[in-house]
Amino acid sequence: MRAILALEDGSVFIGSHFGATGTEVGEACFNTSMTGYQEVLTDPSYSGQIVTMTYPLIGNYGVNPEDYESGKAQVSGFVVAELAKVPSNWRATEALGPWLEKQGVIGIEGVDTRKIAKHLRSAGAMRACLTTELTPEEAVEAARKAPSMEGCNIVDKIGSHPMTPEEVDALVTEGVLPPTEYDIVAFDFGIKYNILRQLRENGFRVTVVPAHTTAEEVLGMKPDGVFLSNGPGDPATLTDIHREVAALIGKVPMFGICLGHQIISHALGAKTFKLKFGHRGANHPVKDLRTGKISITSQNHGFAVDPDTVPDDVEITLMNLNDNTVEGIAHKTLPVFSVQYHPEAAPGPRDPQYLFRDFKQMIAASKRQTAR
Ligand SMILES: NC(=O)CC[C@H](N)C(=O)O
Repeated sequence: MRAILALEDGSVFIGSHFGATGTEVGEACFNTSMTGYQEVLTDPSYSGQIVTMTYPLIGNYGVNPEDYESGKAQVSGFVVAELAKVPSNWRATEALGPWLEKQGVIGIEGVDTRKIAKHLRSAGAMRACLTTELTPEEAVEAARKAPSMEGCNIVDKIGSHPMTPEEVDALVTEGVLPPTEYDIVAFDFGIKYNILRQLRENGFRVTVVPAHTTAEEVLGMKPDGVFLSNGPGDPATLTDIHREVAALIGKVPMFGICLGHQIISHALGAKTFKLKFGHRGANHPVKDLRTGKISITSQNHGFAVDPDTVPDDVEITLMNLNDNTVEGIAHKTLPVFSVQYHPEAAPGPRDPQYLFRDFKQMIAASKRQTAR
């Protein structure tokens, strides 16, 4: 069956369908990771996006639920050059195509994904339609009528999934769980399972709370720390969450990743802006401006913090070496820090996993200070 990917600028790519049938609209983006398509497909941060993978062969190791980053596929559509029909992997529980159909996600293969990526890099991210039923002209029209990612609150659309510490423990399927040293509350804006695994494996007892939990409710839980998660959509739309987070800053040590980083930045008085095209891949170099050290990082974001709006009491700690955008901040006196990239990988390199230990050290230092 034919499938069509149409962009709002009139570009049309015709290929073959896999997965579900029908019509979906969203923002076209691309990910350059060579592996990790399951983690990409199930990362809630991709909700509302039609994701193109530039690596040509996708699906070759099948699907295994242990590699999910949430309970289901979250993308609005999936674009690949060649779909591997029969996986070659003893861990595979099924092939990608049939799995995507059960997940209700439309896929298209047989298109030039690198041409799509180069086009989005030069023309900028844009609205798109993926369809097995419309004509090319109708698909372009549907893309033009789709909501823009800018100004879009998708956190409320996907909803939150609170978890008890025991449910978080159950996500860790390898190795022995270390004893817990600190209790933390994690806001779920679309949290990835591997963030929860990393927090638990670093000795945190994690309680996951909904996105709109108030500062009063969080403080009532008497946590040793607060974590703000990744998530979809435009961070600037989450103004009530900015307010609650601002009320927590300084009262409890805080660490944020990706959308969590953007929310903390807003809460501290900075602003975010939409990148021409997002950073999505597993090989993005980030420099620590305090040490000069460079990490290769996993990234998935379409917005970034505007450095000109970062207040004087906040330090820009990390910078992307590809385009000099902000990749991390820390308050100069209060126990708050955050990063734009994904230290939990899934997919990608694990270089920056030290940040979870930094969070633990920040909490320990804060407790020592309080004890004085
Ligand atoms: N992975 C994320 O948390 C993405 C954050 C935000 N939705 C962005 O696109 O920039």
